[in-house]
Amino acid sequence: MKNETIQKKRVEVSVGIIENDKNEILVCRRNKKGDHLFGLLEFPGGKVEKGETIVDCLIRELYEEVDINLPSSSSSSSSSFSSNDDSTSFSLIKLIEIVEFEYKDIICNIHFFKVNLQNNTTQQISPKPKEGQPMFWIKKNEIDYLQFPESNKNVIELLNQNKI
Ligand SMILES: Nc1nc2c([nH]c(=O)n2[C@H]2C[C@H](O)[C@@H](COP(=O)(O)OP(=O)(O)OP(=O)(O)O)O2)c(=O)[nH]1
Repeated sequence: MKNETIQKKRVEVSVGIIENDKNEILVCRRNKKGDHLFGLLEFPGGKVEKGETIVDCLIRELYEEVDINLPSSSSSSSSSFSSNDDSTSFSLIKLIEIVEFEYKDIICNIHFFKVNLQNNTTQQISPKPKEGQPMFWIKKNEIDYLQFPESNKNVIELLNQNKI
């Protein structure tokens, strides 16, 4: 008998760990029907689209989901940004870590970025949920009481220890 292995689809994902000037972190609840992670909390973000860099994706997703409009200068500098770099030339955004995580149907390569709104002096940024999702600001030292996908475990620990 032929030994068939079903190749899981691989997706690149960018997410933003957004911190405000009260040292709180923005989290949303996944509420789309049929979602494999329905009900869990997450950091805003999503899948990289064709032709996009991971930073372009982060900027697009943050705008689409929580109305964060990061300056487009980050987008142009992102063309040379590779997933091995540990920072961008854009001071508000920093790549923290990349986690490969295998779900039932897909393998996600998740790029966790820290987005420090408290470093932002150029404009007022006030996130709002744009997709009807519940959205909360959570104290860093309370974040590990909440339920996130397993793939977020390490960054949650880093946040909880105030290391990022
Ligand atoms: N946004 C986000 N996704 C996460 C986190 N942790 C984690 O494992 N993921 C996974 C869940 C999903 O399989 C994948 C992101 O996909 P998504 O469904 O949010 O992407 P999307 O916004 O492009 O949505 P869609 O168009 O496919 O519905 O990454 C997280 O903290 N935030």
